[in-house]
Amino acid sequence: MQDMKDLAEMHWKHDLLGSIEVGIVVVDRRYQVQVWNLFMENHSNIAPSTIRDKSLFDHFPEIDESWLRAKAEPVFSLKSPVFVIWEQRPYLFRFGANRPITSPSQFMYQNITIFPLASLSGQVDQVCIVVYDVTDQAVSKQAVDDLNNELQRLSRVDGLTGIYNRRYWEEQFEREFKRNLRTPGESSVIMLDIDHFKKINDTYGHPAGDEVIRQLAHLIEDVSRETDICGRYGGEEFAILLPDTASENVMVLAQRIRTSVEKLKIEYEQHTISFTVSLGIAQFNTAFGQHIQWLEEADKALYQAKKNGRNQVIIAGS
Ligand SMILES: Nc1nc2c(ncn2[C@@H]2O[C@H](COP(=O)(O)OP(=O)(O)OP(=O)(O)O)[C@@H](O)[C@H]2O)c(=O)[nH]1
Repeated sequence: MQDMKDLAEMHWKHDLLGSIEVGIVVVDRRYQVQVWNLFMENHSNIAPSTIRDKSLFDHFPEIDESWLRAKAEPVFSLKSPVFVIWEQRPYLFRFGANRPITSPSQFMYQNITIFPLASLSGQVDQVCIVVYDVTDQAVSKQAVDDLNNELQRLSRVDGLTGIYNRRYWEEQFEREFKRNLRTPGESSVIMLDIDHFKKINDTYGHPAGDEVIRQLAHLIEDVSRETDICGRYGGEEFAILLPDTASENVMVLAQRIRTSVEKLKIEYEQHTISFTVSLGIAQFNTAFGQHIQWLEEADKALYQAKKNGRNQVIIAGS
């Protein structure tokens, strides 16, 4: 009678293991598989009879053995479960995504729980690894993250040129100003303005003027270093922040920009447009009370360059 009851219980436990939509794997201390449910069979194409009493690591070389041991050993010794979410490690078993056509993911993201299976004496010689398919959750979280990153990027850049907009550039500038106040360095700033830009608009039209601004932005970015922070400050005005660069070295960059612009020929419809720029440089000074004073110095130098006849570079205070 008891035998019949045991048999019935085994039967429904088997059905239960087969029907739940999570992976159930029981391994012993040598990581040899004792239980392998239908979920695991379906996703791995490995039958329970094939993998039973075989090492998990032999069948799944992609599993980082030392990592899994570090996670599972405390489950054996401390008898308390551990959880690993997909953000820590995307998967334990590299299974294909359930819906490879509609899912943008190539593989199944998994959350993992490892819990102890104690014997009647309380000893833990086996642990159960539960594998949850969280691909949908991971994919939608990543889509939200991607969208947020894109929104953040868009909020920082100027729509016409793709370089930093004034607001974001000024934020960086203020931060650099404060950094220089703490540890006085040799950072500099360049203000740059297109000469007689109104004439370009008037002669070739506003869209041609836009193309000039766009190409100038690319030129500035190409010529400057990666650590320099370039921004569109106003209509035809640009600002370049050069951390840890003394004004003599900034002069080299400013002249390079000026001469490159001078040589630039922009083909727009049937026109070839040439133009020049004026630049003002100001080096950081501890006497500046606010970041805006630093910028005003560069602006004054730019004004001087315009006044002196344009197409030139002036260093503030020189
Ligand atoms: N195409 C275009 N024009 C712009 C944009 N923003 C500002 N402008 C124009 O830029 C011109 C700036 O002219 P001004 O400030 O007189 O300066 P300028 O003609 O460059 O003369 P100087 O700076 O003294 O050499 C104005 O005609 C603005 O309409 C823009 O995004 N696109």
